[in-house]
Amino acid sequence: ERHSNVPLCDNYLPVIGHTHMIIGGGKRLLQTVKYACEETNKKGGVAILKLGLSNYYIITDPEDNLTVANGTLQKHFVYQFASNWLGDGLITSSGETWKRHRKLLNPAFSQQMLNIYTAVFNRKSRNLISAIEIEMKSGPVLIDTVFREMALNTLLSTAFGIEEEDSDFNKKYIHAVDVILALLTRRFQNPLLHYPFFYKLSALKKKEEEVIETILTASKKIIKNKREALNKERSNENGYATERKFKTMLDLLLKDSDGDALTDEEIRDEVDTLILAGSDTSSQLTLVVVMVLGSYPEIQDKVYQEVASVCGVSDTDVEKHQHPRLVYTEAVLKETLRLYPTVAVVLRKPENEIKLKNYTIPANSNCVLGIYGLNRHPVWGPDAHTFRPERWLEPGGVPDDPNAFAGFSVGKRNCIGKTYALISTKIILAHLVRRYKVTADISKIEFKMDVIMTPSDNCYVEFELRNGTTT
Ligand code: HEM
Repeated sequence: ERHSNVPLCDNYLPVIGHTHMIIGGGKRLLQTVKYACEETNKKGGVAILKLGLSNYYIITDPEDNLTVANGTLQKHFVYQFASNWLGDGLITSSGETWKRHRKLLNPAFSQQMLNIYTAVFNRKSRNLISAIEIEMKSGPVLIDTVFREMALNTLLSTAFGIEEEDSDFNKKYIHAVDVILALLTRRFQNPLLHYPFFYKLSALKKKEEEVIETILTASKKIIKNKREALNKERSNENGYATERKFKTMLDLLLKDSDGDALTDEEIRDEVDTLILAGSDTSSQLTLVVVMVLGSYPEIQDKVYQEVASVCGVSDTDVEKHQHPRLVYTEAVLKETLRLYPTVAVVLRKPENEIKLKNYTIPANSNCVLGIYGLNRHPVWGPDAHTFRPERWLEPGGVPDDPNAFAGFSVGKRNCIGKTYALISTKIILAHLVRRYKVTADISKIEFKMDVIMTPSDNCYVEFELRNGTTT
């Protein structure tokens, strides 16, 4: 039902609305998201996309977007499609559960912890270089696999203290996550499958059960090992638990669970959530930014010049006092995330009506925080669609409203791992550009949306040693 005068996106058909536009694969869905966001920008920042019998309110106006983000912490029902996998983890949960878990995990992202993780980021970046060194012997490198394994290893180390790198496990896990993200997206694209009754009868459900089994077995193993290690540590200390300096995210969760606050199931939900939220998103950003550097040699050169002057040209660690000075590199990362947002939309379901600048959104509506459109909203100026990292460093180069950039979402439920992601990616880039010149062509790459926005084509990059010799 339309309760307001919010404009409809064009290309609306009688009865089915825009449903025809979301049917198909992940490429089709992303095209529709882009279309809906661009339409919304044209129509002033709020518009309706009609899917099945439901109105989806797309919000790309920065101020209204923040109002919705903070006015409704309740996630949309589509997040429940992932409940067999992520349960009540931080991404999918709402209400008191979300509040409690967020509070519990916050200390894992403090400045002190990020400083500790810096050593891991450096170590894993060196491992990445070794992996590339092997791959580049046979020509351009398919970076998707190496970057994803690296991000998973980094997350496993910082979040769970797991140091051994088990490539078979990684590949299996990464594949399972790909399959399930695609399944969730296909379910969203078929309004009939939104109903559990029809979904249970579908082939998607069967496939979902198979892959979830793989994922849950892995996360249970991670928790079991960590518990055993903690118990061992305690018995070594004659039963007195001492505060260790290096606490992983899992330590924080397990510590709380000893006070009976978190059940085993809740811990497992967070483990799976952190792996998804922390490694897949970070690896996509690294992948796209390396494709960008390979496509714009002058930008790559500026990144190299900055890294060389701040960190030196030799293969030393990027120190905690150095990465904050990589301001141009950070501008390149933000500009990449602005134009290629890993998370292109976020969905919410407000329990109460929400008053925007010009409209009122009814209670229980479907709200879409249109990150893709917001990041290209007219407040970004006439060159909103142009890749220009310099804008981040120029006075008045970016909109005054900090919420006009939503690469990590906005408001109270924004990304908890935002600074983690920026620091780790800056450190990877510093190691990469000191060693290699990269060549790629991002204009040839098409993207898709299987929950997260990722290249749908293989991403090949040519790596050439900076001293002129190719190994
Ligand atoms: C480039 C990398 C990243 C991007 C683009 C990104 C983006 C986002 C976005 C857009 C959201 C909001 C999702 C929603 O409301 O549905 C989010 C939430 C979240 N992110 Fe990230 N993220 C990144 C890296 C990370 C990392 C490294 C971690 C952890 C190690 C992390 C953990 C989380 C968690 C737990 C949430 C849920 C927060 C909540 O609802 O309270 N993210 N992220």
